Amino acid sequence: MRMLLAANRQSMGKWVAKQASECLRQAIEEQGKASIIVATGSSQFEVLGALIKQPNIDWTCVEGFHLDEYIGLSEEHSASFCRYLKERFVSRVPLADFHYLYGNQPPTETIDRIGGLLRETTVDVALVGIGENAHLAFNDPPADFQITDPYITVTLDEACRHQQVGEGWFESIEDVPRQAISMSIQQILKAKQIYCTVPDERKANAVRATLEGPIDPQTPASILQWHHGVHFACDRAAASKLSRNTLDRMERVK
Ligand SMILES: O=P(O)(O)OC[C@H]1O[C@](O)(CO)[C@@H](O)[C@@H]1O
Repeated sequence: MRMLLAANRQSMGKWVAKQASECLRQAIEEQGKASIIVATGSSQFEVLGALIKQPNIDWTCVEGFHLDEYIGLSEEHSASFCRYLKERFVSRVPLADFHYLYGNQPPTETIDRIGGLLRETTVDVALVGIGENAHLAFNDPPADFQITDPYITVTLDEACRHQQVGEGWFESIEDVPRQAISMSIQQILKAKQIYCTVPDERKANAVRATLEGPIDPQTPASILQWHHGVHFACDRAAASKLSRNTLDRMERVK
């Protein structure tokens, strides 16, 4: 795993977007097409903002997959991940296709359909973030590292639901759905390159556990230590609880 320490959110977003676009370009050159998994949340604001401005990507050769979505939430809701992805990514670039997990459609049908497509796809790039509880997509602790289905339905833990209110996506805890569709850990790990972007002091404990702790289902993102194509980027605030030893091993992004 490559670890990066960025001066701020903007430089981190730009760095991730540049690297990810380079992977997409290379995949298109070698295979004639590329695929990308796209996450949502505040961690992806700067990444997607910079990605849609990257030059020389033939987006008509790129297929996108949705990482996770609340069950029962329609696209009209301001916290809908479908809505977020449409506004910030899919409507901004001429993709070959984007496979949404629609929250207001029957989850089993959605999982079977999009999961079926994913089984036949080699994913070039995955953009992910981590939660305050170190969740990866919506795989809250204790995460199941063994499930091989591309997508699963999960019950969100209370800490995770409260964090969504804290981040301002929902007005109250009653508004936060209890279930979600999440890409499985095994499926995320199948991506050739994984860019994990983690800004904010709220994530400092999760970052320390992820990078310095053991690989453990209680820290779902710790599984990223195992993957050679992971680029784990955080800003100074998110890195504020890391040891000197870890900080010394991180590459700097200005
Ligand atoms: O971007 P945030 O808000 O820090 O959330 C991190 C991760 O959590 C999820 O939003 C799920 O809550 C992922 O899609 C995202 O990558």
